[in-house]
Amino acid sequence: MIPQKLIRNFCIIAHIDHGKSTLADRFIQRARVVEDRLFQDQILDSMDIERERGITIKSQAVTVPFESKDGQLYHLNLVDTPGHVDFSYEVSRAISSCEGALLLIDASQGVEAQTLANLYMAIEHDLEIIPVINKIDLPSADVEGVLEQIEHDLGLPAEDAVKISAKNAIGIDELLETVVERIPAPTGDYDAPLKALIFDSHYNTFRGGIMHCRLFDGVIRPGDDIHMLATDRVFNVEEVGRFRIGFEACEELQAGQVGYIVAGIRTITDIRVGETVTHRDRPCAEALPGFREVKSVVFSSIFPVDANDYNELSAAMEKLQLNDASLFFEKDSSAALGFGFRCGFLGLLHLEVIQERLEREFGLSIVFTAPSVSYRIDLSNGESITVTNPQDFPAQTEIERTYEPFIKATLITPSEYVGNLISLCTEKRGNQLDMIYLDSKRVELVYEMPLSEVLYDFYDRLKSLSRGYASFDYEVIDVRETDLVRLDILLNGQPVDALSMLVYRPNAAFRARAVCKKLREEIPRHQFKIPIQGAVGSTIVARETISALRKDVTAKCYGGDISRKRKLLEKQKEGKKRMKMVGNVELPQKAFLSVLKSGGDD
Ligand SMILES: Nc1nc2c(ncn2[C@@H]2O[C@H](COP(=O)(O)OP(=O)(O)OP(=O)(O)O)[C@@H](O)[C@H]2O)c(=O)[nH]1
Repeated sequence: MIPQKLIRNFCIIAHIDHGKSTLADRFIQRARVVEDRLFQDQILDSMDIERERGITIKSQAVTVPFESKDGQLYHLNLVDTPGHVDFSYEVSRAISSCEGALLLIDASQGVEAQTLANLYMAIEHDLEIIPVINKIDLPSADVEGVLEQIEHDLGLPAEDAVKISAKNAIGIDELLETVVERIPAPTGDYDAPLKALIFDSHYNTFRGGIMHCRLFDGVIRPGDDIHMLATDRVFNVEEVGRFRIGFEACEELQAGQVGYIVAGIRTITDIRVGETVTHRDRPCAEALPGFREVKSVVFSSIFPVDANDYNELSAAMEKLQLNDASLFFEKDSSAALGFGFRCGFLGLLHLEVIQERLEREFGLSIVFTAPSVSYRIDLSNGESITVTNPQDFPAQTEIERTYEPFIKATLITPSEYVGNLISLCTEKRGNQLDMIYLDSKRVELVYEMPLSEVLYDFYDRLKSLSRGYASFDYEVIDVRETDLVRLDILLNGQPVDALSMLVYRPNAAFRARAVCKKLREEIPRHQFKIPIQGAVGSTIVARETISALRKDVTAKCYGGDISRKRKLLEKQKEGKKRMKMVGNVELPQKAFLSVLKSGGDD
């Protein structure tokens, strides 16, 4: 039994790229829980995409032992959290399982938009916050400046800040001592009825759904019958354990600890993140507060390129959902693309991540339709409906008013890029609420603007217009009246429902031109001429044409080398696997993606 005074539960929060995963690596190395020769960077980022993109998508928990100066052996449960705004929901869940947080700030970048957003979240949950200045080894590090920002922008005492270099392992021991000293030990009651919070889950092919829990009260052991309060289901516990690198079974989990529970849960939907677990025979009096419901902000449909893959796609979606409670989906069908799923995402990065995971982890070839936000539409018959799919958009004659979601966007930028960013926000129909000089070099801009405008290319352009220095965070605030139309795309005179999108009327022709141009670039030439048209109702607002071509890949192979010819034909067939036949036109998967990214700026 580990006394609670020797346990510390904390998370690492920060703006994207400020070094959370690197710091978690140092903690793990310092604790020697992994042999040096087996160690690899970003050890907690287990998904390939996380490693390649260098971003954390899912929070990961791990326990590291630490022997403090006082001679005691502490058990530090640390959770590495994602930094990108799309995944702030993961951060809020991680925070609920901890007593403290390390707020990491890059010494050369200073306080950024998500530093503030994450700080507010930690304060809301009453966490003890330790400000940590990272990357002090960089020549461009401005430790004094960041100390000032900690006082001035964050309202935290600068003398509390710990200065480290996660990369070069400077200040790591001092930081761990600070964690032990400053972060309160958990104070659960061992003898009280079991009360555990599910803060995450994952799926294992052999063991089923596995819950990641924080125990607030009581003790749980294999063999116990547990009751899930929200879903009202009972399961028998097969195994409990702690997070090491991987999983380590143990005899029991006690109040104050973080660990996993395996209970033969086969149906994915039986595990609900935010749910309270208690004992069947001795239940706790009330459920833990849980989490706010995740709200999808971006919607898009997914279709398999090959209609025969529908069942595989369906199974893959269910598995992904268990690892990613924020993914929403339901069945959908399209005249052009057949059966698929309508999905809700937290943002565009989330959408891209799901797409990549379906392709890599499940080997599926899929297409996504243009993303959309959720619109409210008042109909002339007095009804009010919510539309997230362009196909459900009513006829103009039935529409009384349309509304779209607005966000409050906070941008922090070095002052020399303010002009660029103001033009960008204005172009995106933004309305400036505030402009604050944080110090002589940095400006905070606050805008309200339609969510649909930040969906396409806002983030990329923000980064390129500020040479990567500006940061951005947003929250959805309300819905406002707008003027919405459905833009249809016609290939060879046939509307392709999967390419339709809902757009702000004054931008319709502009968007249509951008999309038609992109499609012309992406669709290969066929043996016939293909007109590409953009239409609003019966009015054609844009047009491009792909001229005819007879494509014979074997033409180059004069002479009689049949095996070479066959190889080329095979190659052509491979390429076709990533094509979707729409009517008599072959649409490459890339074409759907390019539509998705054509914000209309070029
Ligand atoms: N020079 C220097 N570079 C560092 C230090 N810590 C992290 N980095 C680098 O900063 C980059 C981002 O580090 P990560 O640990 O991936 O950042 P993160 O905050 O986990 O990023 P997300 O998970 O995507 O939010 C990597 O290239 C690291 O090598 C440091 O102390 N000094």
